[in-house]
Amino acid sequence: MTKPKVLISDKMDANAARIFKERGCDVDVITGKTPEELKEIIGQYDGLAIRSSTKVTAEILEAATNLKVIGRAGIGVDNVDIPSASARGVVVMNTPFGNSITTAEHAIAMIMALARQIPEANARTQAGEWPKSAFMGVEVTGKTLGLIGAGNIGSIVASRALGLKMKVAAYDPFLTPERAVELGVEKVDLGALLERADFISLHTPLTDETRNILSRERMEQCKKGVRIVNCARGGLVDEAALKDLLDSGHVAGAALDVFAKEPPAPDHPLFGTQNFICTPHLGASTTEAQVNVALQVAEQMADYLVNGGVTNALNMPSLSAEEAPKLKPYMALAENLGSLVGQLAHGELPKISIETEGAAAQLNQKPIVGAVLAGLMKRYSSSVNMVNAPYLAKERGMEIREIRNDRGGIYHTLIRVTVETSQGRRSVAGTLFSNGAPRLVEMFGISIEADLAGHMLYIANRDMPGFIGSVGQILGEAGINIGTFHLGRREQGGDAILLLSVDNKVPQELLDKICKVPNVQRVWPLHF
Ligand SMILES: NC(=O)C1=CN([C@@H]2O[C@H](COP(=O)(O)OP(=O)(O)OC[C@H]3O[C@@H](n4cnc5c(N)ncnc54)[C@H](O)[C@@H]3O)[C@@H](O)[C@H]2O)C=CC1
Ligand SMILES: O=C(O)CCC(=O)C(=O)O
Repeated sequence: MTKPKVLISDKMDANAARIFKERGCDVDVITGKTPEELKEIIGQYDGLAIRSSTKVTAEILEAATNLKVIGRAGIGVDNVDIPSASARGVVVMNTPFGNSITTAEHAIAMIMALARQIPEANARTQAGEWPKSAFMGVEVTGKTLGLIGAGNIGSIVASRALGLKMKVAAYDPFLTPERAVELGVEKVDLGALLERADFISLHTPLTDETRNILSRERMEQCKKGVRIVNCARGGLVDEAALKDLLDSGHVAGAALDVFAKEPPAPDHPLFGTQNFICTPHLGASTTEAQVNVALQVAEQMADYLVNGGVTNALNMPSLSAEEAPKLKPYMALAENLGSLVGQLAHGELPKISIETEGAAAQLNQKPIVGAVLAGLMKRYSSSVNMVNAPYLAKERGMEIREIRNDRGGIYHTLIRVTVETSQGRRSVAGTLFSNGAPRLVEMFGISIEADLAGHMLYIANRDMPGFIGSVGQILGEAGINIGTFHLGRREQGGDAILLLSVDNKVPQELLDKICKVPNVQRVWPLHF
């Protein structure tokens, strides 16, 4: 098997490359490429590991014909076009915890730097001044910190701020009252936070709801003398308004690690403003955090490329490295069943139900459902996989039902796929042997046992003597070797089916010839 190939395209701790190699991937570290240069080389890679410099646009993804996974060594994935990646079946992963402590500590450092005006005092002292009377700081003890966003980083900031004897008020629509109590913070609405906070620290992603969350109007509602810290994402604070409010003294200090446009223009209006400090997106830049995210991203990506494990994906359900080997044979069975109904059903398939029984019902259902859809959607596009199949199904307005039957039937484990077609419901079911080999066991209500592999022929007929001989003769005369032969019938003389595996693709003229055999109702070539 050829090794998966990974490109690390941003500056990343060397542990990432080491882990990729140890886990069976080939890895190239090529940083600083322009988008055009990246487009030229990206086609060779199965994985792309990035931080924030590489912009993975729809155009880059179009050229990334082999790409299976993008790993962000960090949290924010605003530099990845996730909808385009999903549409192309590329998993996007991040490392949601590796740099949270570091970033929270940066926010606390910014709070302290603002409270004591350390950067300016440092600069003037080193410039030969002794400006002792020019600086009068404030204590943080007893002051209120208003947190906008109390997720991973916000909650670490809260714990550190409480250690500094600050009071913490948090605005986060997804913060439960129980979690607020656990964190020791007061859950407030945004209006109350603005009115009460002496310091405000932002810790939300940039979304349509959070863009400009500190707008001019909201900053004007703040207490006079408020100090604002943003170590989350540029665009959360109105930078032009911040400049005016710092100039007027309404805002006593502001510290930005992130800007709406990065890097900001050298003549950014905030530069040189009194009581304004900034860092060049350094929130995650500590040795510890960079080792954490590099190790984690490489482990996650290698896990996916080598074993199929999915951790911290933003466009696909998780699948632990422990679950992945257990689910692998089920996913192969599920994909084959999806593919079988997809190949046999006519017209659109508005409804699909995926039913699991026995051992299969105890497993994580999402990958099984994803695999059925991947098999089914191959009827529309050959580049479908588990990542983009659910999106494509949604796009086509398909209704998907999942049914779990914990009680087993005659099989210890079973997956049944049923679709609604213009001719009625069509259902197929399969099981796994104890060695993990998948087996079709039922087709359209008729019991049949078959492997689904390679070129096959499906024939629906009336159960009559002589029919098998006629089919065998037609194929034999054309030099087509039959590999396996599986029969099923509803009742003697009733509806019957025949599934043949053949060594070569059966040409259309032979299919037409078989169709003319007495009692044959339908002949259909299949491929798995
Ligand atoms: N400066 C830097 O170098 C770094 C920046 N970050 C950024 O920090 C931000 C926060 O990261 P995490 O805490 O890990 O994310 P998280 O997802 O754990 O927390 C975000 C919180 O924001 C809340 N939220 C969402 N919409 C909101 C709204 N409209 N109003 C108030 N709260 C809202 C969510 O409920 C969630 O609790 C992200 O944007 C991330 O990209 C992360 C690491 C480094
Ligand atoms: O990789 C970096 O330096 C930026 C980190 C960051 O912004 C994030 O993880 O969201």
